[in-house]
Amino acid sequence: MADDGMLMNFFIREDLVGTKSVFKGGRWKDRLLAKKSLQRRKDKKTRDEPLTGSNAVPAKLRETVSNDDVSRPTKRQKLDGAHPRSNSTATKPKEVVSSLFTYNPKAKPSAAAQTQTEDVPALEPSNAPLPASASPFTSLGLSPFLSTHLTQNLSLTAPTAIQKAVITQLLKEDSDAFIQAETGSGKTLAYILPILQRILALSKPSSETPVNGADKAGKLDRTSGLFALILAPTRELTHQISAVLTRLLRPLPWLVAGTVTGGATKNHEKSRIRKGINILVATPGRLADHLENTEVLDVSSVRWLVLDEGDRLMELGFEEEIKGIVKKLEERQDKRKLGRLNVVGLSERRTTVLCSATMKIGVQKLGEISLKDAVHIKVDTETFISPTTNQDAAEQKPQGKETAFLTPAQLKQSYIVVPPKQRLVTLAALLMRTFARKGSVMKAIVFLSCADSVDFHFEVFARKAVLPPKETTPSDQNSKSHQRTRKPEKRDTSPPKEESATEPNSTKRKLDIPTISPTPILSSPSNPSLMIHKLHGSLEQKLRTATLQSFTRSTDPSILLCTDVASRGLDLPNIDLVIEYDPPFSSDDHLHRVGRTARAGKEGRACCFLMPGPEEGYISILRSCAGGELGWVKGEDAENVLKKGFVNQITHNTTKDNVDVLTIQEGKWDDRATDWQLDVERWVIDDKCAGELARKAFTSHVRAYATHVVAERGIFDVKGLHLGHLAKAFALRERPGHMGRGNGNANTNGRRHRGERRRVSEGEANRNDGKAQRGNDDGLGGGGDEGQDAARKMRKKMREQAGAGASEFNIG
Ligand SMILES: Nc1ncnc2c1ncn2[C@@H]1O[C@H](COP(=O)(O)OP(=O)(O)OP(=O)(O)O)[C@@H](O)[C@H]1O
Repeated sequence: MADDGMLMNFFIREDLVGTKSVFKGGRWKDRLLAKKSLQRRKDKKTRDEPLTGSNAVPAKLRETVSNDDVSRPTKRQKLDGAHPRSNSTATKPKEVVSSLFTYNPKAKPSAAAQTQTEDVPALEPSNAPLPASASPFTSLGLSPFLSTHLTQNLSLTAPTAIQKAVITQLLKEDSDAFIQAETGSGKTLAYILPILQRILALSKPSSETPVNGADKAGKLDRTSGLFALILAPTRELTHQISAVLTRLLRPLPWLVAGTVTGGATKNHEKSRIRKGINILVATPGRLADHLENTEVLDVSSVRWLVLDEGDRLMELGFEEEIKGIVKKLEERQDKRKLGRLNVVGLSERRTTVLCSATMKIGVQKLGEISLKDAVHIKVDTETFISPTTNQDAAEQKPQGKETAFLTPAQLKQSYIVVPPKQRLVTLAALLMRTFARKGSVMKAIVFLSCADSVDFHFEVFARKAVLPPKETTPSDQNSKSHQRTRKPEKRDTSPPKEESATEPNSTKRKLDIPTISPTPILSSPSNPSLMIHKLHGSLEQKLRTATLQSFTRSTDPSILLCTDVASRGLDLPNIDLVIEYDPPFSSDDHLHRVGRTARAGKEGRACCFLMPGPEEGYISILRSCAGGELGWVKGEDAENVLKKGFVNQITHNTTKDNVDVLTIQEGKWDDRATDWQLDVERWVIDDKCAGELARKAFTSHVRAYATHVVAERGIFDVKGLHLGHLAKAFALRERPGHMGRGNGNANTNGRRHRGERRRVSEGEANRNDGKAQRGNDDGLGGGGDEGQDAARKMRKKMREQAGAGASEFNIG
């Protein structure tokens, strides 16, 4: 770690003045400086004996420090608890606080050169619906009933390119499918619609036809059997898929969809299964559990199995569960073949659909486990040609070249190179600037590396700042109200009641939930009701659900601070901006994070924070994820962001009569940024809980930093972190002691830590370590020679697909 020679938190205890002192530890320069300082104070004590004391020394200490080392830029002295510009006669120990604006590493000129300010228009959307006239839903083979429902009730005018391709294929043949498409392109409807249409085509045998109304004659009901299973990696995603199903099934009340997920009450799930479910959405761990222990769960009529977010399912170590599920489906379906089916039109073969953004080894393995005769369906976005001319793009594509999964073409991405000390103020400035005007931005997501960091930043932004006035007067200096930071408000920590769909989205209700708060510190007079939410995997499931619901339904401008638990698959409406405050752990994570905006043809912006040095190497990865030269990736000037963010410092206070008062203070932007930072630092010092939160966040963040994928560890090298500077981003004046940086062991420690983070975040039990069992055909579907042969061919094809980039594979 580089050392910039800064004297951080260095102070000399009053009781040492006049005694013989031995200085140990640190650098020789610092020891010498401390010795000299002590000597001068001894001399002064002798000279001004009557004046000496705690009141006299602090006023001179700043001079002493700055005169001692003339080459060092002037630092602002922190007189513990008081504003640095005040002449307060504090009696507490004195310390020199590292300035936000000195000794900062600079961004490379190459990164600065890429900073462009002109607002170049973004490209044509790559995930938008196709023109309605050219491709109505009916042209895909969907029934007039479903097409009308989509257009009239769900306001969907036409399918997206991937929907067109998938629906046509799945309605045409019973073959398995591997769907690969960019974020926000409508994959959920792409696989649900054909399944639904097929289920609607089924009927009861005439002898079983109910006589309760001619319109229902022959139609299935919830007791007719479970026909489709959809597996998703997270509980949030299962609930989201279930919500899509509920909307689709509204005019079809005789069909029922349900969910089983970790964290929910098993008995409750069992009783719903007993009543009958036709389409079940599940997390793999909980489904495997039910298959083992819930006798009423009959999967003999399951004819569609969907594995959504396949890459994530494998990353989370669900391989064993999925193998077990596939095996049980095979066994129970085979047994049932011998018996009598109570449904007419049910195919003998099960169709499996695998959705994944990437074609990684894990996905290949998942394909080997689950797919038999698969068609690879994807839409070419390589050349960023709008869907109307996608045909041209396909024709222009060089033969044999694999298309990478890219960010949506219309997404405007930026990066900002910020020195570690300025990270927190720059984030605050960016959010203040973003939400300065009401209506300009509705919702933003900020991604952080770990749950502890989310908790800390949530408290930072949820508190009310008590900043010192611009010009301190003697009365101000004596006024405690300017020197004491208010403690974070106590929130009710009791678990929230589940919100019903019809419940009004009142602010009062939001405040009952400890993960939601107003953020006065980021609000502005023109946008006073800004709300902040937090989400991570260590929260109770009820809280996660309630938070997400509140953020989704909020009509107030809102910010969501979260870990990667919210990066995959979640479809949160009106997200205008995604901020990757902590860079993603892999480029795949980046694609998914920024994919929360710019969905279904809508506009969106994303901004990635990087630190000067090796991290600037990530700019080229951002560019390649955006499609190289054609992508919209710009650099933002960090100083500009600070200037704009701190152009008007807002103070938010509550009077005795409980009236909120916003005051605009004028002054220099760098002073305001410094005041803002010092205010947070004072809070962290004064409030024990806040201090603990900050230290935990810092330590967890550094550990998480060591878990970037191997390929990117040269860019995100934990050994190169300047921990002293980084501490300031957590409002700490020095790095917490006794923390391993994990060098040498960092990667393994870090890996384990990340694994833990993931397990907790998904809350699923019985996860295996994901050991590969290549060449073992167990659970590959079918068993026997035929099954093994199909699996072998599947493997071969998928490897070819990953390597050479054929656009389609079929195994006969
Ligand atoms: N044909 C359509 N026309 C307009 N909007 C659509 C259409 N199909 C889906 N959408 C909307 O697009 C959004 C994204 O859909 P969905 O969540 O299925 O995308 P996805 O491809 O699964 O994204 P991700 O890869 O991030 O999981 C949803 O809000 C959905 O309602």
